[in-house]
Amino acid sequence: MAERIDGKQVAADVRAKVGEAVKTLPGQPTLAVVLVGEDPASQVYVRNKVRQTEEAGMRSLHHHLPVDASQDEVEALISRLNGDDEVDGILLQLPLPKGLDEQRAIECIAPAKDVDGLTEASAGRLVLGKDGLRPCTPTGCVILAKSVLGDDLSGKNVVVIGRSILVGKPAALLFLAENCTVTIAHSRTKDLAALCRTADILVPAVGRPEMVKGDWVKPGAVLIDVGINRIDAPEKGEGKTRLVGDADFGDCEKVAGHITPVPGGVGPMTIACLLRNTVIAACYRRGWALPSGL
Ligand SMILES: Nc1nc2c(c(=O)[nH]1)N[C@@H](CN(C=O)c1ccc(C(=O)N[C@@H](CCC(=O)O)C(=O)O)cc1)CN2
Repeated sequence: MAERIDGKQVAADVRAKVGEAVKTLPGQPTLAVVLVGEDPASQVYVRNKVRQTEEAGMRSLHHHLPVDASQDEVEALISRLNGDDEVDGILLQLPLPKGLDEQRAIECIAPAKDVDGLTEASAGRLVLGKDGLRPCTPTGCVILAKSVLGDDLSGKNVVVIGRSILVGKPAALLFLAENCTVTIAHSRTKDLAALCRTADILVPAVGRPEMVKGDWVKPGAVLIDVGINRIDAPEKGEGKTRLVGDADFGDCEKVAGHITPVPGGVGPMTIACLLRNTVIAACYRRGWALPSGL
């Protein structure tokens, strides 16, 4: 049976290191979180981001725009935060309400404050192998893999399933930067199961509940499941739901060496890595030395 990778614990360790790092800084980093609309899941994530930022000793500003906010209003708020010298990081919570252009809004974020690592400038720096702010969930995937394999991932075969801008593509580039041999699989990939069986580290990130089965997994592989899918759970009672990943946990844990659960795997790493990016952004921007051990 696979050993479970405790994402909650690894995330708590990252947050503790961030908290220690903050204490050594000459000033207090500030994260501005922008929420547009009333999406219930986004509201929970934003509340957690604000709370965990403050728990790590940083300042957080929460801006909430109504669901009918225009593109101009969203961009004007971001421009104001770009110009606010107190603000080190800007986080635009996704998804935006229908009708708003996410990529255009993200592009308004000053690259120096792009703690989500989603602007073209941040993506370009990642492709070029230059230092910079990296997307949070993919960074969390690498940290989780290292938590069980050690810091040296070189030579590992990694298969990332999914090519999204938020996770799939940056995850592939981050594992490549660790000298892994990376393949990105997607909806047109032929014989996906056979390809997945070549992976020492398998990273499904497609949003398809329990798609990856046990016989897709190489015995002993590390399975980092990015999917967070809510499905009906009639066994818990009428109208009840539960969260599952992109991997069929019960089936895959019989084959993998290590596996992340859902919930409690990759999810908590997203916010921990955001806090880490906020410290990094503050240090770059204000010319502070980057604390060691981050
Ligand atoms: N601007 C961004 N928007 C979104 C991102 C992001 O990285 N940047 N990622 C997701 C949402 N997200 C953070 O924003 C996020 C998702 C999930 C979790 C998490 O801890 N999940 C728990 C389960 C929670 C539950 O019960 O529903 C887990 O997996 O254990 C944290 C953050 C999309 N938007």
